[in-house]
Amino acid sequence: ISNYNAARKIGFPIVISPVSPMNPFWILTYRLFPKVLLLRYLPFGLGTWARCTYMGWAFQDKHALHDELGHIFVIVTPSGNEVTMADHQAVHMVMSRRKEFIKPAFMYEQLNIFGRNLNTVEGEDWQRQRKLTAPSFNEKTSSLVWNEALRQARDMARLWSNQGAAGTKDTVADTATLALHVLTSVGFGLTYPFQGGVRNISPGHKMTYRDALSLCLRNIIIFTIFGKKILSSSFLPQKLRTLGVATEEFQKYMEEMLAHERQSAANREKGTGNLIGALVRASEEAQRSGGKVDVAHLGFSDEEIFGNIFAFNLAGHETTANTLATAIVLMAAKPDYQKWISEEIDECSSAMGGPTEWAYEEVFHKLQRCLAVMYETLRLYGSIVFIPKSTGFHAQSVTVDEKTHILPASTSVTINVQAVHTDPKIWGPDALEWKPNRWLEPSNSSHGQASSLTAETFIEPEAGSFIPWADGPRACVGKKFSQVEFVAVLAVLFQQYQVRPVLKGGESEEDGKSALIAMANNSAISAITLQMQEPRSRALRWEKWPSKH
Ligand code: HEM
Repeated sequence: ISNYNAARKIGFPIVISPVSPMNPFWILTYRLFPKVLLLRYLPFGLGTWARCTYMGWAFQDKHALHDELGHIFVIVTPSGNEVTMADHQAVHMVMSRRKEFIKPAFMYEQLNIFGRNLNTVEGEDWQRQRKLTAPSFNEKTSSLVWNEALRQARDMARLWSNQGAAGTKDTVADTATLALHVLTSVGFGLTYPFQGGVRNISPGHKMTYRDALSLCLRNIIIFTIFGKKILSSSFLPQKLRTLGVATEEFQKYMEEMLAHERQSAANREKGTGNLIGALVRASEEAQRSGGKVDVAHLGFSDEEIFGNIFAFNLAGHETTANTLATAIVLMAAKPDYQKWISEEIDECSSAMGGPTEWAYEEVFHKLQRCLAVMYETLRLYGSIVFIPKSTGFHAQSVTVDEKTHILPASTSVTINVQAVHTDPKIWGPDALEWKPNRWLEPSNSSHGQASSLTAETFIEPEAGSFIPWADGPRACVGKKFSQVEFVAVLAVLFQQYQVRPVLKGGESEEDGKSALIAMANNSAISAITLQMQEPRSRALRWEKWPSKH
């Protein structure tokens, strides 16, 4: 009752719920009681809570509940109030005010598996870590991402096209491998062939760096529940003990690489440009300039370097891989967009040869249509569907439609990314349709342009209305990294190949396409990101473009 009274004072519409969407017990168990969710059909809005308290509800509901209740509403629960926001101006305001709307620490602590990192810290700690890490994501990094993504994609394309008419069901698994290999190469300087080939285990190790990292990433939920220390116990089942070995191995690789990078920094050798080297150098430089009054001069502890390397992998792996996989499935369902991007890719190819010869600086910015495919996929199938914030120890105000609302101290705020991305007032009546070409418009100053493609301009959405990488000071540090990787992969795939659904007995081409859209729509939050739930239910067939080659 006291939470209800507090919510009424805030002045937004209210949904009363017996359970908080953030309640860990509810998060772990609601799937066991699927019938509870049917309560949503109770009359007089009595069951509305069952519609908006389970993980991933925002992806199912899109903007619908906000259409009914308003751009912002409060879920009142016994443990606290949850302000759910889809008003793009308020969203922009919240994400810009980093010091007032902070990350809820309890949700992030479990991600400090190898050390505190940029993703999990707040306040001065965050300021220092951001100052030290942000320069590592520079144009040199983008160029490394580009080259490795081209290399991996070429091999992936070959593998897929070799499957012939049977096609491949491994789109999700293979894009995950590709994204992992880009991260191991750019993060650590270790390159792996896309498929098979040499996978040498370094002397003194029991696993490759890649396998150790991959196991840690795939089992992130186990870490967050049990912590990593318990995994070394000998009474655990084999699977968990293997995970324990992976954890130790990943730690050992990072320690060795850190020692190596320190040594080469001490010898004043030129860095290779990988992320761990960049972190070591940024930290040492900051410590050398210790006289300046600046929190960043403290540099990083070893644990923080390990924490950040893991955080980059965690934050950059599933997010980019799932976006790629979903985009490919949707491209197969809507082949007109394959032709659309291939016009752009061909224009680059005729000027600069095949994609594997392309230099990042010359080509990336020309592939706007490929980037539009990424934007549109993230708009509707963005891997992060909500962004949690808290008002911390102080009350905070938000102004909506020129009216100021006061959110008391410790109020949770959930930015409903999916609802913002599907708001018909922003995106129009076709907001729910996947239409990559909505991102480009003919430029007014097209006179004298070399081609119609270079005359297209990318649309800049209003602040707060497109937030897949978040917004404001805490926006994703790997945004460009993911864009470069995505565009490189799409360019390689669609330069030579087109993709089609493999049809099941008696199915028409249209049925096959609809089944692919249904597969993409059947997504839910698996661990921490949105993923297709049955990615192997349909196969994709890759074949060369008939007219071009
Ligand atoms: C399509 C791909 C990606 C998406 C959609 C994405 C999305 C996001 C979002 C929404 C946040 C804010 C999270 C929050 O406030 O809790 C974030 C933060 C972050 N991302 Fe990404 N990300 C992507 C790729 C990457 C990549 C490739 C890397 C690194 C290699 C990366 C590293 C990070 C880090 C370190 C943060 C924390 C930044 C800070 O708090 O200052 N992300 N990302």
